[in-house]
Amino acid sequence: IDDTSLFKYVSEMGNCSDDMLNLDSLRKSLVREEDTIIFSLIERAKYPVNSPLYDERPGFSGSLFEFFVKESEAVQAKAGRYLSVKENAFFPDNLPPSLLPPRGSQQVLNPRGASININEQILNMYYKNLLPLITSDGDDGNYAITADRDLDFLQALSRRIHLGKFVAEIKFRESPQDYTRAILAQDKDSLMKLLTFESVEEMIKKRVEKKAMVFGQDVDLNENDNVGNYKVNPSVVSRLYGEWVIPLTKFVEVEYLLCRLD
Ligand SMILES: O=C(O)C(=O)C[C@]1(C(=O)O)C=C[C@@H](O)C=C1
Repeated sequence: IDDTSLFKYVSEMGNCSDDMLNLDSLRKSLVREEDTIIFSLIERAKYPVNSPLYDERPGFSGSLFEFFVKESEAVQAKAGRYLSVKENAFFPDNLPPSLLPPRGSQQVLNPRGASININEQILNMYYKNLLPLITSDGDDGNYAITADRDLDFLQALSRRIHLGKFVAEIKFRESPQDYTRAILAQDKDSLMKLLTFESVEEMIKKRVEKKAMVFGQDVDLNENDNVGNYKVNPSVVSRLYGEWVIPLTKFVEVEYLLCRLD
C-alpha cells in the first residue's frame, strides 16, 4: 500500500473519532478499562464459585448462566448496546434489532476486522482458568446476582480485549510498510513481534497489581489497620493481565491485521 492510497483510505474514514486513532489516547482508554475490570473482579469474588449456575439444566437449553446472558444481551441489544463497534455479544446469534437508530457510522476499522469476536474464547478462559482462581469453593444459592456480576466482569474483559482492533489499526497506519509486508505473507509471528512492546506490558502488570491493592483494601478510620488485607489477591490481577488479558488483546490485534488489507 503506498502513501497515496493510505491517505485516501484515511480520508475516507470521514467521521471517525480522533481518540480512537491515536495510540496515546487509546492507551488511556485501556488504562481506564483496568479500573472497570478490577472493580468487577472484586465484585464477582464476593460470591463463592456457585457452580450449579454453570451446569446444564433441564428447561434452559444450556445452563442458567447462559440463559441469563442471552436474555440480558437481548434487552441490551434492543437498547442499542451492540450498535457500538466496541461492544461484542457473547451470544451474537439471533439477537433482536436495536429499537434505537444507529448513531452515525464510525468507520474507523476495516469492516472484516471490525466483526472479529473472540468472546467464545474469553468465556472458555473464564470458566476454566479465571473462576477457579478468583472465587472460593462453595454454593450460597445466589445464582442471579452471581450471574449478573459474571456478566459485568466478562463484558469489561471483552471490551478491553476487543479494543485490540483499534490498537492494531493505529499501529498499521503508523507503519504501513512494515505491516503490509507481514500481512501479505500472512506471517503471524512477524506481526506479533511488530506489535509487541514488552516494557509497556511489564508496566501494565505492575500497575494493575498496585491498583488491586488500592481498590481492594479495607478502608476504615484507623490508619494502618488493614495493611495487607485485600479483597482479591493483587498478584492474581497481575496474572490475569499477563496470562490472559494482554495475550488475548494481542491475538485480536494479529487477527485484525491478517485481514487488514482485504
Ligand atoms: O499498547 C499497545 O501497544 C498494545 O498493543 C496493547 C498491549 C496490551 O494488551 O496492553 C498489547 C501489546 C503490547 O505489547 C503492549 C500492550
